[in-house]
Amino acid sequence: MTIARALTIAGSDSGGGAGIQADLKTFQELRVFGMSAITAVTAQNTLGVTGIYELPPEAVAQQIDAVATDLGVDAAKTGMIANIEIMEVIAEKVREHRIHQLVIDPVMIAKSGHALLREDARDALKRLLIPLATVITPNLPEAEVLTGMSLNTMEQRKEAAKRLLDLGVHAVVIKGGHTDEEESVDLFYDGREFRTLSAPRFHTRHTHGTGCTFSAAITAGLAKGESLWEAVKTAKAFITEAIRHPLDLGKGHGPTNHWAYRQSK
Ligand SMILES: Nc1ncnc2c1ncn2[C@@H]1O[C@H](COP(=O)(O)OP(=O)(O)OP(=O)(O)O)[C@@H](O)[C@H]1O
Ligand SMILES: Cc1ncc(CO)c(N)n1
Repeated sequence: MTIARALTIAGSDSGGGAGIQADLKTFQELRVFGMSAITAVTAQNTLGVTGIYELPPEAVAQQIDAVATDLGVDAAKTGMIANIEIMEVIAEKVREHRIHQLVIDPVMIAKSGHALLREDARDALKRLLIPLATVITPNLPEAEVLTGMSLNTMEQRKEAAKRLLDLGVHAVVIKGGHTDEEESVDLFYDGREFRTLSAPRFHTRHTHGTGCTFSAAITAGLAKGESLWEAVKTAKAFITEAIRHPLDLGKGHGPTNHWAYRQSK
C-alpha cells in the first residue's frame, strides 16, 4: 500500500481549531500521513490570540529539510507564514525539494482580528510564493488585499480570479465564507472555466479554522493523486460537514468538527 504524505507549513494554534492542529487532524481524517513545519507558535483560543512567537527562519528551513529528505512530501500547504524572512525560506525550500503540489492559504488575519502575517509581507506573497503554487485559497478580504479590488459581486470575483492567475498560480479558489449571502459559494478558476461550489450557510459562531481545514483537505486530495477539482470538491464536502455539526467548545468562535465528514459517509 502506498501511503500519501502531506506537509503543512503553518503556525501552531494552541486552541486546536486552526493552524497546524487543524491541518494534521484533517490529513488524518482523509487517510493521509501528516507532517509539519511550524512557522510560529500562537497562544490562542476561541476568544482570540494572546501571544505570537515567530520561529527563526532557519528553524523552518530545518524542519522542511528534515521531512523532505527522509519521509518525502507528495503535497504541501502553507498557512500562517508570519514574516518575509520565513516566506523567503519556504520559497527556497519548495524549489530545492521540488515540491510541485503546493496549496497556499494566504492567511493574513485571524477571525478574532489579529494579524498573522506582517503587513509588509503581504505583497511579497505575490512575488515569492504564489508563482510556485498549484492553487491559492484566499477568503474575500484576502483576495481584496491581493488584487486591490472590492469584491461584492460574482463578476468582480471572476475578474479577481483572473488577476490572481496572472501571478503565475495554476488555479484559484476564492472562498465565500465572509458574506451574508444565503449560500456559502466558493469560486474556482483554473484558467479554462469558472466553477462554483455551494453549500448552505450555517448560522453558527463555530467557524474558527474553516480556511485552514479547507486548504488542508485540498492538500490531502492532491497528496493522494486526485485531480485538483476532485480534491477541491471533497474539501468543500469536508468543511461543510465540519461546520454543520459543531462541537460547541469554548466561549467564542469555536472549532469545527474534524470527524464529522467521516461520520457522514
Ligand atoms: N457559515 C458558513 N456556512 C457554510 N460554509 C461556510 C461558512 N463559513 C465558511 N464556510 C466555508 O468554509 C470554507 C472556508 O471559508 P472562509 O471564507 O471561512 O475561510 P477563512 O476566512 O480563510 O477561514 P479562517 O481564517 O477562519 O481559517 C469555504 O468553503 C466557505 O464557503
Ligand atoms: C495559527 C493560525 N493559523 C491560521 C489561522 C486562521 O484561521 C489561525 N487563527 N491561527
